[in-house]
Amino acid sequence: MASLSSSVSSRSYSSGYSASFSPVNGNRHRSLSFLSASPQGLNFHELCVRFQRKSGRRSVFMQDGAIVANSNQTESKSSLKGLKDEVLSVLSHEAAKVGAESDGQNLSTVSITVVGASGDLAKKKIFPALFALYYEGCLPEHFTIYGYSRSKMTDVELRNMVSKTLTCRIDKRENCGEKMEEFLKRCFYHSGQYDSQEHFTELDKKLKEHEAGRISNRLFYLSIPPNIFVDAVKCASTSASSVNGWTRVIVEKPFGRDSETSAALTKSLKQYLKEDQIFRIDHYLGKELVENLSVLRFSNLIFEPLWSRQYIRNVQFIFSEDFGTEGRGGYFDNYGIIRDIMQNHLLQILALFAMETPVSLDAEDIRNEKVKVLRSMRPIRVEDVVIGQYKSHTKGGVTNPGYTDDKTVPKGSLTPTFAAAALFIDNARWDGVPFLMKAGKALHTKSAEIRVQFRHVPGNLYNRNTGSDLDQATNELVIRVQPDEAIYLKINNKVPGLGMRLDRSNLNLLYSARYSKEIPDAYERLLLDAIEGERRLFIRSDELDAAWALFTPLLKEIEEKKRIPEYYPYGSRGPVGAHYLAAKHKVQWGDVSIDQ
Ligand SMILES: NC(=O)C1=CN([C@@H]2O[C@H](COP(=O)(O)OP(=O)(O)OC[C@H]3O[C@@H](n4cnc5c(N)ncnc54)[C@H](OP(=O)(O)O)[C@@H]3O)[C@@H](O)[C@H]2O)C=CC1
Ligand SMILES: O=C1O[C@H](COP(=O)(O)O)[C@@H](O)[C@H](O)[C@H]1O
Repeated sequence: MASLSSSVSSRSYSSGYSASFSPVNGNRHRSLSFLSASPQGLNFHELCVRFQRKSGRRSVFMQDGAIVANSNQTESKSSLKGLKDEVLSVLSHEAAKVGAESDGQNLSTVSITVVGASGDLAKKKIFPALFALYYEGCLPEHFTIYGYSRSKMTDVELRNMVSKTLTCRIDKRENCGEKMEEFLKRCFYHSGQYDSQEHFTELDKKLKEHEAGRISNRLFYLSIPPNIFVDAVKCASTSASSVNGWTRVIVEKPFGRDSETSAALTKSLKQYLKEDQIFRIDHYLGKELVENLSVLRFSNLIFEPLWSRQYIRNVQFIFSEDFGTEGRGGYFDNYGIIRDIMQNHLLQILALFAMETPVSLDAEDIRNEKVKVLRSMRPIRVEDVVIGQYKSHTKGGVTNPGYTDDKTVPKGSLTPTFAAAALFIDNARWDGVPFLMKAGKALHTKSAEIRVQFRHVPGNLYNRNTGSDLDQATNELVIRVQPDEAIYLKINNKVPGLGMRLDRSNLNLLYSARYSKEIPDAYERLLLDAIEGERRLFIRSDELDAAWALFTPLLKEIEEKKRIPEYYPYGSRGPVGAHYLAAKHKVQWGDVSIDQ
């Protein structure tokens, strides 16, 4: 092994850069790094992503401006050499392709139209994500961004509006102001109705001017209320589609209210678009720790063997927000927390968590496995669900309004702002394991996490030393999606000293301590994927059907029977019923234990 540290090899690629390859981590040689790469205009990030996708190895990544490969086969010199050769060969091939494509790129362009540009989501998430991609050099050389909505605005007014929400990365502020100026110059606005062919034809004309005869690729982001999705898709596809490149449409949730309306929406969209043009977004799939779930499971030997009913007692998916529906009450009242969070975000995470190993990292292979999980789920029993609604609460002289105090919410509304549910997957791996979900607004904290509680140690020699509550002494793996992203494992440990006392401590991977890079927002990843045609993190129509098939009967029953929610004070931990539900399934919520 030691000799490898001196064996630095170098290779010139046909597309014109050279890369050095050497071990960088001292004697353990766990990492190999391309140290002196000179990219000559090639985008290293893109090369890396291509390598990961092609080889299925997520162990090759960017670090400190270099491409780094973490080898998990460090035992022998030959395996390191094998890894080196693989990386060099694939990168060489990909670099040549990128070179060829970048020649072609001069002939092609991407036009991104944000439909509903005057709205909350566009301002808060979409434009900032597009800027971050621009800053990172991830957008193609030729691109144009158009805002489209009914509000009257000039290009300059759109730029002023957008500029207020653009931010620089904490770790990358260099030239940020200049980059913002450059970015804003690429943003334009067109005012139009969502159901007007004429107005979309005008947009098409403007897009063509910017495209200047290049091959045009067009991405429409529908950031509008769902009742106008189909009108907008119809007009965009018939009057503003690309004639010589691709046309893709990102659709925001909600995708219907139940199985019937969702199927009707899919049918209507498919009148104008093929399935592979539809990118149904669930922004939780773009969150860093959700992406990491598969890495954690499938690239660590220590987890996958434990990932079943044999060792896992229960799994919890917990979402909480410390604010109410203020400002979005009109939308929310028509949906409620089950549709807003559980049927999509939490269920998607559950599917990723519970799926079998996919054949590859290809989008269809992953989505095939997710859909199998969803179709194996047991119908949810209404008695396995608790619903709640927040009421006004005064603390320290500050009064927070109740849900129905919002003027946009109908008086006497029974819409749940909180729900907890016990779900089961009737397959060989998960038979009998409760998957608990809990989601609520106006709670005491804002967080999203996955908690995996393992079984008790059989015949535990240390039972006497761990206290009477066995649940408190079992291992728990926590994946904190937000805030303060972290993965930690609660283990039992001997308290140092002459006695024999155990406590529970955390093996803790806190992202902010381990990685200096700012974590990209979910919308950045998803927008980049849509531009690149990568569908892995978007919802396929059969996944959507299966998700609705699971929740529709429950929602119908709750709504038809006008079930009264359990009221909880704004800023509290939610209804006590959630604890009874968990107890019924012999579970304690992990987020309420003393050593969370
Ligand atoms: N905001 C958020 O945090 C999230 C939003 N979403 C989804 O994203 C989409 C956009 O959300 P958001 O930006 O909050 O929505 P908004 O309510 O802000 O609507 C976006 C734009 O659509 C136009 N619009 C609004 N209501 C109507 C109407 N009744 N008829 C025609 N046009 C209308 C308005 O533009 P103009 O009047 O200028 O035409 C508005 O600026 C929705 O589908 C939402 O469910 C999903 C997750 C989170
Ligand atoms: O989709 C939605 O998500 C947000 C929460 O997203 P986050 O990324 O801030 O955690 C939620 O507030 C909203 O009600 C819902 O529609």
